[in-house]
Amino acid sequence: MPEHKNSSVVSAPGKVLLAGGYIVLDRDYSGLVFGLSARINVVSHPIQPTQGVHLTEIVVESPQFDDDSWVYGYTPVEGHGGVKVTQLDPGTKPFKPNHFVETTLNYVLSYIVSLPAKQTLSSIHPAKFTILADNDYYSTTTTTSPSTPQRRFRHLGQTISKANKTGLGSSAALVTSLTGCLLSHYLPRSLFDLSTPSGRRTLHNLSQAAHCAAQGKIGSGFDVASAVYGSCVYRRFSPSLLSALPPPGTRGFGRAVVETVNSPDWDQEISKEETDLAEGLKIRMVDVTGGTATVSMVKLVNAWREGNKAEADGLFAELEGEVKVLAGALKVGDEQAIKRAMGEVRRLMKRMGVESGAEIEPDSQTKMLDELERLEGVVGSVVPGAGGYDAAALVIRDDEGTVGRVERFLGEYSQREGVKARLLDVLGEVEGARLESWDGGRWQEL
Ligand SMILES: Nc1ncnc2c1ncn2[C@@H]1O[C@H](COP(=O)(O)OP(=O)(O)O)[C@@H](O)[C@H]1O
Ligand SMILES: C[C@@](O)(CCOP(=O)(O)OP(=O)(O)O)CC(=O)O
Repeated sequence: MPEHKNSSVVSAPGKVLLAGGYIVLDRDYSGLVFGLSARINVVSHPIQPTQGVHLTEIVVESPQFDDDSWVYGYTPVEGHGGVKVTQLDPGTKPFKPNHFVETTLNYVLSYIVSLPAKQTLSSIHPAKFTILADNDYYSTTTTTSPSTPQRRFRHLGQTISKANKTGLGSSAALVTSLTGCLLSHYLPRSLFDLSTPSGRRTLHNLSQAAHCAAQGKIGSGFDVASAVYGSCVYRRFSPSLLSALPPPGTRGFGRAVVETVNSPDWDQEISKEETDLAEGLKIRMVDVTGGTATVSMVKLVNAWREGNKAEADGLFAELEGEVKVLAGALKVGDEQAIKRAMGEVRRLMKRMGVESGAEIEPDSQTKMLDELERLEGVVGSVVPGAGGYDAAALVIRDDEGTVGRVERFLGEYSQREGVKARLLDVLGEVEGARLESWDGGRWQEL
């Protein structure tokens, strides 16, 4: 991958919602989210005519996967419609869409060409965007011998749809880093600068709009918020902000994207001052495979809440209280307070699950977390996000002894219980999306 003067590299972190699952869907309550050291990086390169590529093409590639590149043509849409991309058949490989990439291109290119600052279609030139995801986003089935050095961005040997995700929020990190890279690549610094509050606000609002459209639903947006801002106590934006957008490719779409993204009505609250992780502690993730996947847990919780308003609101309020307490305790490193708050989060999430019928902290997870919490150096544990069977988040002391004890326990537990539970390398992290520099070939390994 040759270095190019006009290249930009933007990265965004994965996420872990330590406390506040379900309640964070309601603007009355907030959740505590940390970024993760596993990042998705997007590198841009202008395409040189000598490469023989057609002049209105944008190529997005994800070289860690098979069938990993998507080629788009782009055309202007009349009536302030912005730009519509169309995937072109590469001819040589199976034709596979990537809905998240395509939707992001439609939103971001339309935003760029519809800005009032006289940007026109001519500001969009052919370019290639390379996606590089840190290894912890996916579990691998192939084993490498200990003597083989692990590549920074491992090749997965399969298509994206077949890859086993570890639940770190790949789509939010992808949409955010691709949005940041497209904006940095095509706009002058005077119109987009990721290092400024207004640049981050544009990145946040535009990424939320594109991610919701690609997902086909408006979630709480905590994953995109942490991809942009890193760790924070998050109160969601009002979903009505995104309800009036026409679909890409129609008249008025480009103008509506600019009006929506630049609107002063965005009301999310991102409180970064409340969150940090004290020296001596680490947030670590456990990936559990072999359990059953649970669907529609949000529907079950909503139905329970509707039928049991007073009880549910009491539980939601208690949980939000613990969100604040936990944030404060992690910041100052008060182990006793962290232990107590995480214990309360577990108790309340378990109760929400039992009452609603959603398997938020299933009994198998209760067993694993109880045993983990008995290990020396494990301060607390929770089922992160929506909960379920597939993950756990730990706050542990930052020493090799503790990591060794947790790894040995997970190995023994996996054999005993017939599951595959392993400690991921990823660490909780405070920083959000950032512009990376070309530092000595870091991006040239693939
Ligand atoms: N490394 C990547 N390269 C290209 N597309 C990706 C990558 N990671 C994620 N995506 C996109 O995000 C989708 C996964 O989204 P989703 O199922 O919501 O997972 P998650 O829970 O990890 O966000 C993929 O189907 C693909 O469209
Ligand atoms: C239920 C939720 O509040 C939290 C879900 O958190 P997860 O971290 O479990 O999310 P996914 O990785 O997207 O499945 C839904 C929301 O806030 O959107």
